[in-house]
Amino acid sequence: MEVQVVDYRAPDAAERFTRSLHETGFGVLKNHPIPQDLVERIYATWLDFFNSEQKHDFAFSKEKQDGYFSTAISETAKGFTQKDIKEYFHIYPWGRIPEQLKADAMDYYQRANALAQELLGWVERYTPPEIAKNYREPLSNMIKDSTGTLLRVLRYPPLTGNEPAGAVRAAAHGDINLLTILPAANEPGLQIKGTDNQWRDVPCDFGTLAINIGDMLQEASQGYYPSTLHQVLNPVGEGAKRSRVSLPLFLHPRNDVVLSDRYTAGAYLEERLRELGVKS
Ligand SMILES: O=C(O)CCC(=O)C(=O)O
Ligand SMILES: [Fe+2]
Repeated sequence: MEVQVVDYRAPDAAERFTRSLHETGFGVLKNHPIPQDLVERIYATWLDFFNSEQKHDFAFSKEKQDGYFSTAISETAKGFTQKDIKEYFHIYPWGRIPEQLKADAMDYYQRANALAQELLGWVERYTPPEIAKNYREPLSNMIKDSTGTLLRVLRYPPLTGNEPAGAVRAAAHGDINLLTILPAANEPGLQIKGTDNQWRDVPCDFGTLAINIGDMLQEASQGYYPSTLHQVLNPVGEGAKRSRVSLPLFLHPRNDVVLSDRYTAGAYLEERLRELGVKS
């Protein structure tokens, strides 16, 4: 099955959307409640920030994981040796953020969080009972009052032609968290790996939202909802001269949430961050 583009307000939206998540790990929503002018303002104002020197005043904290991650320290996907060609900023409600960017970022954070709670309700409702009985608490509850949910503003810089061989904007990876909400970026490039091992573009009409399952929900649903590998390739031609900005919100459960017999959310996250090389 291909990733479905679902009208959020259609009567069968929940059923179609969760089937897409089950079969591909991704679903795309149109006609959704996140204001597009807010998303576009965030893209524009953060691009200015990444183009300024102010970003260096917010160098990331290894302990807290908030702040600005430069291209020199950006993450290396599991199983890869080259760092991704990207810089990004991690926003938490308790973390550091440039004052002029705070109001829009927090507005978006809250709206996307509320939508995620609703979507997790859909996901739970359409989980087969034999799987749902293993959820230790309602999925929407797992992210309530979480201090771990993270808004990442990503900027993939224009390519110079001097990138290390094999380095890409975002090497193939699965997201660590429960669920990710990702507005269509200002430039194309996001692909997912199908069960046939072929890479496919994710539908990315400007104004839509892609939602994907993370490893923690795959773990909690015993694989019923798959965490699908995705990547952002380097553009060629004119696109290579432009920045790409994207804005994933990674919904994280509270640390004490039990995902499965093997893992709490907190233990799972520690293990994964160490593998990414951003935590010691
Ligand atoms: O930039 C994108 O479109 C995807 C980013 C992503 O997958 C991530 O940061 O985990
Ligand atoms: Fe991702």
